[in-house]
Amino acid sequence: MIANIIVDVPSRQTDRPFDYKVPKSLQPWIELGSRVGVPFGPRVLQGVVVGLAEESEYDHSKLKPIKELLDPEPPLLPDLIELSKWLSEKYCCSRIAALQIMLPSALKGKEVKYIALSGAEQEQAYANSAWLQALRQEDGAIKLEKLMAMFPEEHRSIKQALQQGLLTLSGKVKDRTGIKQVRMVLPPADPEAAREQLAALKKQARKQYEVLSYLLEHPEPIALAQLVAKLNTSSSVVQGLAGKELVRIEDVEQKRDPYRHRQFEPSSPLPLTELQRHVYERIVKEMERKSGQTMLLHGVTGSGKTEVYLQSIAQCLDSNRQAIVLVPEISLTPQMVERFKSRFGDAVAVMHSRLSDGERYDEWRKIRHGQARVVVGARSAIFAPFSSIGLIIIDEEHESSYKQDETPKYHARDVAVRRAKQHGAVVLLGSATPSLETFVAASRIPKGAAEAPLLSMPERVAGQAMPTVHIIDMRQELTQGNRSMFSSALYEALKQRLERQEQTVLLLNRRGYSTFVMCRSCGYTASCPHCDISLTYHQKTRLLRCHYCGHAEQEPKQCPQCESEHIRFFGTGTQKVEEELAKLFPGIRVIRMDVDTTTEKNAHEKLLKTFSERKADVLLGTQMVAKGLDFPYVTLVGVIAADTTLNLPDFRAAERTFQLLTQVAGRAGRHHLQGEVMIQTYNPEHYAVQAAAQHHYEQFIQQELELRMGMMYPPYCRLICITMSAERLDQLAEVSTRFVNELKEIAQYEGVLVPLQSRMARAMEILGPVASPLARIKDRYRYQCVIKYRGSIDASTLVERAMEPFVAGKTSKQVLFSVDVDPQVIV
Ligand SMILES: Nc1ncnc2c1ncn2[C@@H]1O[C@H](COP(=O)(O)OP(=O)(O)OP(=O)(O)O)[C@@H](O)[C@H]1O
Ligand SMILES: [Zn+2]
Ligand SMILES: [Zn+2]
Repeated sequence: MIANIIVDVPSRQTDRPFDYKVPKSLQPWIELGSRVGVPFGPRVLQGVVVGLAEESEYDHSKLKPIKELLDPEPPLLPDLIELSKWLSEKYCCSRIAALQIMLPSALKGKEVKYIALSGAEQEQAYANSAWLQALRQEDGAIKLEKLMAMFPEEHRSIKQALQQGLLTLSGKVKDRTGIKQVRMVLPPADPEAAREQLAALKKQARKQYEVLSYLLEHPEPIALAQLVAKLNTSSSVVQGLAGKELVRIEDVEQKRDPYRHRQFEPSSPLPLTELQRHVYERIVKEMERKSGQTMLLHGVTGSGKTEVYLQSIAQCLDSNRQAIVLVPEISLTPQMVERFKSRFGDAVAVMHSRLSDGERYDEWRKIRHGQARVVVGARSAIFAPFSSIGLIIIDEEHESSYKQDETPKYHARDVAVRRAKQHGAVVLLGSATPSLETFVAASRIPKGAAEAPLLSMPERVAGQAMPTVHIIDMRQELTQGNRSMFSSALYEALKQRLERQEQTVLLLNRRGYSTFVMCRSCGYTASCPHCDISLTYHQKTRLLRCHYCGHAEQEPKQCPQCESEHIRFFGTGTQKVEEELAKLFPGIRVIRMDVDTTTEKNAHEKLLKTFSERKADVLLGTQMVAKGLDFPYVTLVGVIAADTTLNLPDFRAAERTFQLLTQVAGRAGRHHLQGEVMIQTYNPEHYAVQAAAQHHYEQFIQQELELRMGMMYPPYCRLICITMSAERLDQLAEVSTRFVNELKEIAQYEGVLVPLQSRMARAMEILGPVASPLARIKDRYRYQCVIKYRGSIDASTLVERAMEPFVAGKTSKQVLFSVDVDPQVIV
């Protein structure tokens, strides 16, 4: 038997399957998706089996055998193996990179596996097996590798016993994932008795007194290390108390189910509203057809999309299929997780980046072994090893975080569509503000269907009104002499909320790396004459640049539109806003939520909990506060400056702004209290701001589509961005020019190098090379080439072909290529 194996070498020349012999003893174990160790040159490397065959085209005698099996059960299923091929072709990445993202990181390290007896009765069936005797002698557990070496003839029966559950497999990954013990301090069992000792301690042992009084005040178990740090004391002090039997110290196993300590109130399905029912029925019908269809659920904020998800999932599970739910990382809040856990209990696995490798590995195993049938997770959960998927839900489908910005630069939505086709599953994309691409695609009626796969819920569940939105013209504030970042209207509104003890969400809209130039008097922003996107200010050179076409101009000293000198670079921090709030409203309780305050584990959770308990008046933050939150006492939402995203040098800037404003506005007045929203802006007439204020998605989309058509941007074409980087600028300039010429030649030869404005079905334009907006990173200069194309062109393959001489040739070590297919932002 021959196995085709992708070996873990990060090089393009070796990016293909290699043939290896499968030794007889390993034959029962090797399947598609098995992870193995194979000799490669002088080393033994990890590899993944992507094919099995009887024969090899190569000389049999020269083939090397597989050296070892790394997991007795293949961690990857055949559909994922196939998907990895598609992924590497579509996103121009190596096959091994595509396979690696599908594996939990715990498996990337080398794992030692133990086989153990499970204690099941049926061992009788194997009573005469030598391996059973051996296991009994060795206290019931033997290293897998050792057991296999001991009984080379009995692999089939060992495997069978494993599948029948008579044997279990315990994986112990070195370092990170071993069981964690934590030393805990338990508060006094008899607080009354302890209290009596306090007075005595106060005189004799001041430090013990402090610890004991703290524990009496906070009678919850606490980690010893944490207690010591908190009270600035030492562990011997605590041990002293334990010696007097006033407290107890115990080693407690740290549980790795991150939610095991939480109780989830079971919830039952709500009776659906008429809109919800209609949508639900169409989803169920589509699931029954096993069509692999993608559907869009366009529902305004608070329209009850989540309840539709929950009931559709229940239906999916009833028909014995599994479901994947993707939510953006930052909205994977406890609130969100709770809704799924409450409905489906232990059938839910949760995957997000704040889990440790060990925790994630445990969740992954629950999925792989069928204990979990629903996974709720961030982007990479799309690769959950389920065998029969019925439904894939992507909530807030417009979120750019579904695109991974490292290689492989995949978009979870496109992977979902592909995976759904493999399984005949339904993809349900949900959003109050669908991306243009999705909306346009979902508006088309598929061949043979009667309706477009567009489902809409235009009203809130209980018919609550959408919040009233006021647009505040910050230019007028300036002329009236208000230089504060709060307009008088927002100030008054905030004051009112404080008096009424209602809550406010404040959004400081800050995204992206770059600054832009704006006139504070008239709102003018510098934009490119050729591209209709704003120019990026480069501090070093003091130039304004367009990173799509390379246009550059001098930094302005006065506004070209109104000649004011109040023209400057924009940017305010959350910290500054917080200080200003404290000045304006002494005593105001503010929770600041941004990257600085949420790095610690569970910080996000704690901050939101405090806010939900109404222990704060204002939740101030970046994009994090815009999504998914559902707090009944929030009646005011303020946006400090809508313009920050509006002026990013990105053709999606208007779309992003519209989405963000709509989402954050949706946080106000979701329950019995009416909500109000204040958007401060220097561009009050901008169509994105106007449409968001009127909750008018269609109006926005019509205008935006016209603009995209005019400039030829998605959804009227697709993009690929190729970034080249090198330490030497002259070399970079030379190689990138040769590459672009090569690419043009190939496109010309294929007959697709045609202007997009033409009427041809297939067209492709190649722009650049120009300096990237981030022109130098880590001492490497960066150039880029952007491809725009439409029609049935396999552009990824053309790019691969053009790159080939450069990634294998003599400059391949100096000039590095990075390809981003369907980029979300171009950096
Ligand atoms: N059929 C129903 N009957 C009663 N209440 C419902 C029903 N469906 C949903 N709700 C409630 O309505 C509220 C809003 O629903 P949900 O959070 O699902 O909306 P959403 O569309 O996901 O909103 P967003 O996009 O703003 O996050 C929730 O408190 C939810 O429990
Ligand atoms: Zn001006
Ligand atoms: Zn330009």
